[in-house]
Amino acid sequence: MHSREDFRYEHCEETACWLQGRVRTPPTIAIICGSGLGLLADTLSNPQAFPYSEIPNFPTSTVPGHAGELVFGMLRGTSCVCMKGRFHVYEGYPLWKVTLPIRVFKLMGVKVLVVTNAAGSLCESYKTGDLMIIKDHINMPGLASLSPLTGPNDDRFGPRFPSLLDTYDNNLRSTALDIAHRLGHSELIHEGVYCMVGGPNFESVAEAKFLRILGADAVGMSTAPEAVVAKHCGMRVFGLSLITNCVVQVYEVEDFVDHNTVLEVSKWRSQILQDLITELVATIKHQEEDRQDME
Ligand SMILES: O=P(O)(O)O[C@H]1O[C@H](CO)[C@@H](O)[C@H]1O
Ligand SMILES: Nc1nc2[nH]cnc2c(=O)[nH]1
Repeated sequence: MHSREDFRYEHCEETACWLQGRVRTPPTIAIICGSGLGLLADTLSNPQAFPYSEIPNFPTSTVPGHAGELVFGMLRGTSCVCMKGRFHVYEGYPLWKVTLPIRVFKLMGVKVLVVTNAAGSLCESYKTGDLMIIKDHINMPGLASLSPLTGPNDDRFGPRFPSLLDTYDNNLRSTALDIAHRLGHSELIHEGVYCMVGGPNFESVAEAKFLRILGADAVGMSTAPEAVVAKHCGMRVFGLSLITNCVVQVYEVEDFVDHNTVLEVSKWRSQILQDLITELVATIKHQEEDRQDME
């Protein structure tokens, strides 16, 4: 089990202060770009990019398709930060480090986390290239006590025993669904359950069948820890999976997936994902303004 001995609130504070001293406009929305989905960050106007290797306490990206840059900028009039590349447990990072950026964003004033990922479909009706709005998750490592919240709790972030009900904000999900229909993507949009596994291997046939029986619609190696940490510290979360492959659930099939296929499909569908997120960000801006007026 990973220890959180090295983790302290002060590390996040130090990183947030370092960034705050350099960033022109503090972000209100953070976007995590999944495998091959970094092009989203290139749509920010007036960008300021920081390689992860320059940011104090940040891990570095080791996976192809994860550039390893934090990009700040404006998207439809909203100040955003994009993680062009995320961290995964299979890279060897402890979960508190995988999720450290989320807490840094919280300290910088971020209210909403948008997580994207590439995932394999377990659901018969999903096709390669479809999109799945995440309505809930199964955090396999979390169920086995590998949670980013394992270890001493710091109440400045959130409670010891957080509820995960409505982690994937109901309002954001229905807004995104409306946007997808409006943009003409009714055929490829779904809502479903994302299952996080540790990876880095893809699923065996028996594992795939098992995950399907558990109620998972798509499977990947990320996202759940990020969503848990965001919910713990009071952020609203929106999650979107790009279905890059259909997970094989029968024997004697040659149709295996590899990371290059995942990246190719991500590139192919990147524009649709960008359009949806951009429209969503514009709507969130109005929602957050209304919330502030009510406070
Ligand atoms: O979840 P993201 O980072 O999009 O990446 C997905 O794609 C990789 C496998 O091809 C794994 O890292 C899996 O989690
Ligand atoms: N675990 C897992 N992660 C993925 N990421 C993209 N496709 C897949 C998949 O089929 N399985």
